[in-house]
Amino acid sequence: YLEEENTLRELRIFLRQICAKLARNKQFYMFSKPVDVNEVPDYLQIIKEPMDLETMMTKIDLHKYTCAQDFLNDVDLLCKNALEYNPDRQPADKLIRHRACYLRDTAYALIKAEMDSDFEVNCRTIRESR
Ligand SMILES: Cc1noc(C)c1-c1cc(NS(=O)(=O)c2ccccc2)cc(C(=O)O)c1
Repeated sequence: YLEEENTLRELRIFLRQICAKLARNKQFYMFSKPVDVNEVPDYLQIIKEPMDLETMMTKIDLHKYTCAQDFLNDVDLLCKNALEYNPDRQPADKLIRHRACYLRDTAYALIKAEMDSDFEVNCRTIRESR
């Protein structure tokens, strides 16, 4: 009802700020848009559920996230995809794995630092009730 809608609106505003902050970081540029299958032809044979920051921003607008953990689950998916597709010891793979882990840790730290913990509890309650 109305109060729940106000809470979820506040969550979306908050998540947009987090998502925009991550997308502004030049180190996360390759995570800012879907992997281009023209550039990386075998990507979809290996990664069954792609994820990127632009897609996550769209999901916010589509009301796909009802709590911060839903959003962080997509951050985890984005990171797991990068680790799975780039597993080798060569420098290019190591760099993208490092940046994926850095993005994940930054997202968790930003949300923990800037989100009121009982706000998240409230969001989880709304999620369970739906
Ligand atoms: C992400 C990702 N996961 O596996 C790989 C491999 C990458 C990845 C993909 C690309 N090229 S891309 O055309 O798909 C693209 C460019 C700009 C933003 C988003 C995607 C470049 C790089 C890079 O390190 O520069 C990395």
